Amino acid sequence: MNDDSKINPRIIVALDYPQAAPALALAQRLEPALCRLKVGKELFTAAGPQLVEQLQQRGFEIFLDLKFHDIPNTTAQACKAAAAMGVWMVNVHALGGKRMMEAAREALANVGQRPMLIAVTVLTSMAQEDLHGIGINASPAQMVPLLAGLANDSGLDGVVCSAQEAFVLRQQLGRDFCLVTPGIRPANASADDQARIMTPRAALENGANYLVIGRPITQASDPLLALQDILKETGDMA
Ligand SMILES: O=C(O)c1cc(=O)[nH]c(=O)n1[C@@H]1O[C@H](COP(=O)(O)O)[C@@H](O)[C@H]1O
Repeated sequence: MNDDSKINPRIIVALDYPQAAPALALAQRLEPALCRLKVGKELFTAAGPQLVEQLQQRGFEIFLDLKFHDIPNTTAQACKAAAAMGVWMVNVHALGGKRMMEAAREALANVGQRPMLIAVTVLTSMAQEDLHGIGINASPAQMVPLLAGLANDSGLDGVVCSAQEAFVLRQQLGRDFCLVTPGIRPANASADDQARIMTPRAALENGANYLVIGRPITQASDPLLALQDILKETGDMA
């Protein structure tokens, strides 16, 4: 493994479990030097801040993925509460608009240990027809740069997008803008409910900073081995 990946693991394992026990059991098999962990809506709703703390005590940095999308004040206070938990990254939904994203950023401005603040653009499970279904007559390739530009203008650190859009966003927003890409699937893996997918190596080649990976690791018969195989594919492990 190179030094960068030791300090800054690029894989974020999505702990999508219904309760704390299996999440802690998986964390036990993984290592903080190899990956970060994501706690999302299912696990956080079931297990709450206590679970986040338990994972942090095991040395893992946490992406709290609750995709806050509410009026500016509520979203800002929710981000503050997330920061108080000492998480590494937190997200809001860009569809909440510029005023909401600015309020979130301002709420974190004076926080001691400020988490990275990013915005979800178009969910990686959505294809063009899903956007049409909610009255948006644009493709993900058109919507994502628009929402990412709005997140950038609002002073956010980056966005969640599909790796399929990462190349364009990197050109548009420069090298310091953080691109976090779910919808990652090793070659031949099932897409499950994801629509806009890419392999780990292609995602990084396209300019992604961090890869969010759930089921290809969590549902593997040997999750550590599955993670190590991905780290070898990305060149983060010899
Ligand atoms: O914000 C996210 O993390 C997210 C955004 C998005 O557009 N798509 C997406 O899949 N995710 C999350 O990334 C994870 C992907 O999991 P797998 O499809 O199992 O790899 C899930 O926990 C999703 O909630």
